Amino acid sequence: MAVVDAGGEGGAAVEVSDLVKRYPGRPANAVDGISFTVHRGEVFGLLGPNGAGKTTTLGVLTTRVLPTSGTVTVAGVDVAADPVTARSRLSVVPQRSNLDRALTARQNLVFHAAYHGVGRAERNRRADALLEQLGLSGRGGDKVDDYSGGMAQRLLIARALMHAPQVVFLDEPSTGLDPQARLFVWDRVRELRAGGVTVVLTTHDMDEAATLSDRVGIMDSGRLLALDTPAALTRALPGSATLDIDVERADGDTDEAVLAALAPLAERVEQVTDAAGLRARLYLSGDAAALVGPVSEALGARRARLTGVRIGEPSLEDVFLSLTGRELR
Ligand SMILES: Nc1ncnc2c1ncn2[C@@H]1O[C@H](COP(=O)(O)OP(=O)(O)OP(=O)(O)O)[C@@H](O)[C@H]1O
Repeated sequence: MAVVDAGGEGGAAVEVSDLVKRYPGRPANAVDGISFTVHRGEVFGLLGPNGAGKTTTLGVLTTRVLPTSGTVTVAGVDVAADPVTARSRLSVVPQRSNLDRALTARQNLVFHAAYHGVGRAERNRRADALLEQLGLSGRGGDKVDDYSGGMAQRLLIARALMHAPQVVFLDEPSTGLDPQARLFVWDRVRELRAGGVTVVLTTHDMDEAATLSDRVGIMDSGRLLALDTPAALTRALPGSATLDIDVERADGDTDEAVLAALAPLAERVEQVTDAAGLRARLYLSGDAAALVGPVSEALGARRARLTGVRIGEPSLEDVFLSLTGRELR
């Protein structure tokens, strides 16, 4: 059995330094000089549109893709210098199933653990426990060929946990899953985190990134444009919180005059044109709810009534838009 030293304990789970990947014959770098650190025990999301370089980055981090330059350590191991040790400490849940379809679900788990040197009794115990945890007990003897997409995804997660990795990488974990299967996968990711496993996931789904991740790195065209907690990323966005208000104005008053009275309260005020009465959208930085009182007062001073209020929080989609000028998808 391979001797695994304790290197990296207490350090970062993943350390990426000036990573560049250019595929042969391609005019541009797929990954164009990125650096970031993933802390132990956190869920780290790499968010970006198709082609941003997320899968390539994950490929390097998981020893499948050789970097052009730069260094990567996972659980204290340099992945290019010692890929065998790195693979003993990490696991990958790939975008597309690479399960062995000719085998049963349970055999897929047990063979994977055997490859990683887990003893017979222990691998059988883990297979049963993980089939149960992933809601597949009773289906372990089925051929993978008979599995639905959601079940295969769950089995991929079970397989990834068979050798008790320190860091689990999930590439687009819920792409193509129905909403229920997606929530199931999200819960498993939360369980991993609760169990002290570090999780790195890629996604082009801003809900997934915002809901699951402690910190999110936003990628586009091979570069890392921003990295922070979802809350900090959206907070840093000026004028992206919104307060939509419905107003019943006093007889003799005009929409224009009401909007002008509201203008000093926000960074920008727009009339929402498809509304039946007067509806306005106020854009501001920070807490939109705190604006309800001042808006109500300003309207009261004109004998207008506030009849409806909706608060719009900025999303990671807005952050991406402000960074790139494009929609996430
Ligand atoms: N094996 C490869 N050979 C050549 N070019 C590649 C290869 N894999 C990816 N690329 C190119 O590298 C760039 C980044 O692709 P990558 O798959 O890493 O992005 P992504 O953000 O993961 O997108 P997706 O969500 O579609 O997988 C793209 O321009 C892609 O065409």
